[in-house]
Amino acid sequence: MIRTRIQTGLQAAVRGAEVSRVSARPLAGPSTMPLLRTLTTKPLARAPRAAMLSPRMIQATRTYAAEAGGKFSRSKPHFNIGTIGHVDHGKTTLTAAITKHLAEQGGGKFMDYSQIDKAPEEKARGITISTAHVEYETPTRHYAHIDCPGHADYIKNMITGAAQLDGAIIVVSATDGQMPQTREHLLLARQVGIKKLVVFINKVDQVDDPEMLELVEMEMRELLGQYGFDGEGTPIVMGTALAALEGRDPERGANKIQELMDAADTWLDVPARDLDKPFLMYVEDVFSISGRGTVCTGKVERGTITKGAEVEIVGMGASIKTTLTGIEMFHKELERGEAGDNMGALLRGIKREQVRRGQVLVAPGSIKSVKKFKAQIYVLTKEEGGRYTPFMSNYRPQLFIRTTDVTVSLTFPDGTENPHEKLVMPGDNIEMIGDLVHDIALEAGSRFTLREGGKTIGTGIVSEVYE
Ligand SMILES: Nc1nc2c(ncn2[C@@H]2O[C@H](COP(=O)(O)OP(=O)(O)OP(=O)(O)O)[C@@H](O)[C@H]2O)c(=O)[nH]1
Ligand SMILES: [Mg+2]
Repeated sequence: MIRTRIQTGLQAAVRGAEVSRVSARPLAGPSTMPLLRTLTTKPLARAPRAAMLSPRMIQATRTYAAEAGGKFSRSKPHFNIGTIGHVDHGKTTLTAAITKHLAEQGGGKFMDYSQIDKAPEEKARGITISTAHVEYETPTRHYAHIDCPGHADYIKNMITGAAQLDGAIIVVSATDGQMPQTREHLLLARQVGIKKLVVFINKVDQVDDPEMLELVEMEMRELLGQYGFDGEGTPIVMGTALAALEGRDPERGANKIQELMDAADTWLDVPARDLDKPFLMYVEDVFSISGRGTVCTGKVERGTITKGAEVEIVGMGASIKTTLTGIEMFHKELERGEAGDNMGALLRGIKREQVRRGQVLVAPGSIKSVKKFKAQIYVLTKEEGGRYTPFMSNYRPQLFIRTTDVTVSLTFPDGTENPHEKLVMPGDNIEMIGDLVHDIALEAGSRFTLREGGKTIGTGIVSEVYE
């Protein structure tokens, strides 16, 4: 039994969407299916957790595909970067200028402004996002670069994780200094877990007064600090993206692009890859095998595990430590499981009733089970398949995460003015407090989907967990 299940899972992973039909049963009930259907891109169209992972996988697939073309080598660490900042400050011009500058050094292909700006529309969880995917490399890294055409696309992109950023270049025009979207994107970057940024103060050709530039820099350092970034240490480069793109004024053009990329290479840290993170497996199914004990199956989201290791069952009222006495995959007993595997875990001294779908099996102490959290939420518009009407405090949709769903009550954080009259409109990006009817394993960075009456109404990312 366990073997069949695991195998079905594996075949599903291999054969992709086709198998979602074959799969023994929809893993989280029929209500998740429309959600999944919106994610037409191949891998694993079968469970809410797949919906959580898919965009990243899409991104990864795209990256590998580009590499398969022979251009980029796997030998360099990969980094997902993006340009963020206020409208018209020069994000797209800078993106084009970077590709031009690096292409001249053999680090990728030059993409001109129009190629980047006419970004294709993509569907991620029923939300249309336009993003340009640009690639280039420096001597030490391979970069995938995201530039969005509009403010709304940045918001969706960052919250849904359709293209997850490991770090970003915040572009600010020397003529305006920081503007509302400069601040909004900084806040968002923080909320979605970006730890470090580099700053490009653009359009210096339009400002004659050096004191003015100093002021913009000072204000940016202060602002970075306000949003929890390292205001002092963050590299700030001043230049003109347009000059670099047009191949003139190298002092303030090309040289500054070089300086910016050097800063990105050294200041922005490559995040730990999934294999290096603490072990976490979603529990999908539980079996009891006579003579052996209880086995739970599921997908390993991150980390590695070896037979004999201590593990903890977390979520839905549980926090049970036990020992992993066996790992099964492909009809075989294995010594080790790792991120990406669908495995069966044999647990010592655990009764069948003690483990349930929706819980997680983790490295002890690596994640907490909580009922209350803070999150950044994007509410879908009716055109995106979301609600037609606003909602208020105490709204109670269903929260889908990994292999489970649970009712959540949404309220506004302390300090919100008139919390009982405040409306959340479709299309809003908002910070809210969630109270779950029962606890589940959550941490900063956990992504989830909100659904109501069979349709997706929002998507979010946890920024803080309470208890
Ligand atoms: N003078 C000058 N103009 C610049 C510079 N960089 C960009 N621009 C101009 O500023 C305008 C906006 O540049 P974009 O690159 O489209 O700005 P953006 O941030 O991508 O704008 P949105 O995508 O609409 O938010 C364009 O007309 C650019 O040519 C620069 O260094 N100097
Ligand atoms: Mg642009």
